[in-house]
Amino acid sequence: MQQVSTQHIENAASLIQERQATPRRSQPLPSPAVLRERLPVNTALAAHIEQHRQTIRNILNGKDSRLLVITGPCSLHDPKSALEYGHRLAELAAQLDDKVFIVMRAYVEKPRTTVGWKGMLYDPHLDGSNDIATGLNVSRHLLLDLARLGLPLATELLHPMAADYLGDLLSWAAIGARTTESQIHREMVSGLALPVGFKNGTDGSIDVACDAMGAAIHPHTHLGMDEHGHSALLQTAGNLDTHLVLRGGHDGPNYDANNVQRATAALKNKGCNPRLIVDCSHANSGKDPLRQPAVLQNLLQQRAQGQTAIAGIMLESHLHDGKQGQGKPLQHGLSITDGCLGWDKTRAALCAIE
Ligand SMILES: O=C[C@H](O)[C@H](O)COP(=O)(O)O
Ligand SMILES: C=C(OP(=O)(O)O)C(=O)O
Repeated sequence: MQQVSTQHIENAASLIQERQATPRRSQPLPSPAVLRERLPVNTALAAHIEQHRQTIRNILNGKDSRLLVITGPCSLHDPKSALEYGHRLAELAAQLDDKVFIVMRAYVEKPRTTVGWKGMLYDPHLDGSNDIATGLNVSRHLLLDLARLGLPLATELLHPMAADYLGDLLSWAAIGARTTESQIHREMVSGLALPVGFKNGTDGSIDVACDAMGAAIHPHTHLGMDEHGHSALLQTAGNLDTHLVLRGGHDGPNYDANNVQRATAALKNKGCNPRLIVDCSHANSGKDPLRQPAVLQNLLQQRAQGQTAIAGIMLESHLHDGKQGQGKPLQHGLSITDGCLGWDKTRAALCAIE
């Protein structure tokens, strides 16, 4: 026992020494321009995506009264199940088009509270090999395939450089609860030509999201990367299409009528768009994916009672209920990160929208 622990200490010490000698290593990656040329968005698809962005803007500005529904897996990890979900969703979107505008969650980057799998873009082989070159390729390929199904796509933009590789495929983006307060993300949003939702902070604070909207509407000059992958001074114009996403916080959910009213009052006070999206998952479902339909029901009731601020909702949904079991073989259509609502329940919940 003593020997094992001595060996363990020696190994750890040599690892630390090695890391101190080379604290950072690098490998070149293809530039955004190279990847976009390899996997291009043609003129017809680009026009389609622009139409989707405009529809989302219209919903968020109250010109289109349909409910915006952003639904899909917590994270994409397997192109086959993502495409199966996408095919089903595209069919449902066409059926429900007069009441809802459906956008697919296509998340390839995951923010972690501490550490964990960071998404398909970072670790596409799911084995810690962190083959980002393949991750960029597979992620863009999958998003392109999903967009070709006619689906508007939504993702969380976590690393500002990822936006340069994927931004042209997106109709909506989120800045997550863990990054809403970051100046770098606010600068990035200032240069995006698409609607962007800032989530409330993990502590439930909506002030940071209001501040984020106030920052992103302005032009910024900042450090970044140009399309050829060179370090560049970027000048961004400011984004007029930002809004709040309520996702609950450490003190519990914030989707109820009082919280929604308080949030819209705060947004109006700060001169921000009072119309918002509510995430039915995360702290709003207490991380129980099967509670999402009840949250949605409550939001629909608020709308029916005249609450016009609720422009959209978000669901974490996959082919099957729940998530992969720890250490068990991967199951098709089951979330690899947070638990999701399965397809049948998702379909039923969306078909019930009046
Ligand atoms: O939506 C996904 C998770 O809630 C988020 O990535 C944080 O995950 P973690 O707390 O498991 O790291
Ligand atoms: C991580 C996510 O959300 P949040 O930033 O609200 O935790 C997510 O939607 O995947």
